[in-house]
Amino acid sequence: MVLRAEEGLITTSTVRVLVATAVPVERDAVVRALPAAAEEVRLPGATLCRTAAGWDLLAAGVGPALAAAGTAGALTAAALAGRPYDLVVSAGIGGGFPPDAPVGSLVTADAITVADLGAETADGFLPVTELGFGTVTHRPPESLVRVVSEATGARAGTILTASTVTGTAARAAALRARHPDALAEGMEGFGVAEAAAAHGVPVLEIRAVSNPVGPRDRAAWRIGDALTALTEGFGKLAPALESWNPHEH
Ligand SMILES: O=C(O)c1cccc(C(=O)CC[C@H]2O[C@@H](n3cnc4c(=O)[nH]cnc43)[C@H](O)[C@@H]2O)c1
Repeated sequence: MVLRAEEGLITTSTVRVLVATAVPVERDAVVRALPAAAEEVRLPGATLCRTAAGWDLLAAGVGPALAAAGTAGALTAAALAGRPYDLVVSAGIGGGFPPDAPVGSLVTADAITVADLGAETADGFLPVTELGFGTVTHRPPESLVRVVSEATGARAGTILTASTVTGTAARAAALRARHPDALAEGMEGFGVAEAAAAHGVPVLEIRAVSNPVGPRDRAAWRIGDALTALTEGFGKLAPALESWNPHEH
């Protein structure tokens, strides 16, 4: 049944979703796409924006550490309350690797890869896995990536997480050489994914491209266009996710 907020008929989603953004303007761009007003839920270390449909949104801060801390806090609170999430989504604006991910386009991750976790050596960069630790990539469920792409038109590929925004053509080329499937770069996806993985919850990443990855030109970032694309994308994604069965991934 389709229920509309403006008619006062609000459905509760069967899929419990946590959306983690970096900053409040990104969170609000997602909230605008969802079919009902929101309430604030204060948790230790995080404040959630809860929509009537049951999606929770969190502006956790910029960078992978805050993203992981905030997401882990929300996941733990939900689990302790006996209402664990079915899905975590890392969402926001991001840099796009030209020409594959132009400004204003949407990208979703089939791989969420940390670009700069490891060691620099005389022979080049060694990812942390080659040092014998941890992981560098989390993979969203294929079925979900397909749902996102089909519903929103988002292109699927690797989204890199970096603690430092790429600012030169040389760094962009080096990243693309090491990650030929990379479409976009953000600063939070891997942190969100680490927290989701620790709780055994599937993860997605969706970025609306605000700027090309490459030489720094902050004045040219099209943040407004990207936020509009994010709202439009979630407007299509939210109903599509209702047909996804979280117990079949
Ligand atoms: O102007 C700057 O130097 C600057 C440095 C850090 C953060 C910002 C922000 O405005 C927040 C950026 C926010 O958006 C994502 N983002 C957008 N474009 C990129 C990119 O090319 N590479 C990495 N991240 C990007 C990121 O996830 C941040 O949360 C500005």
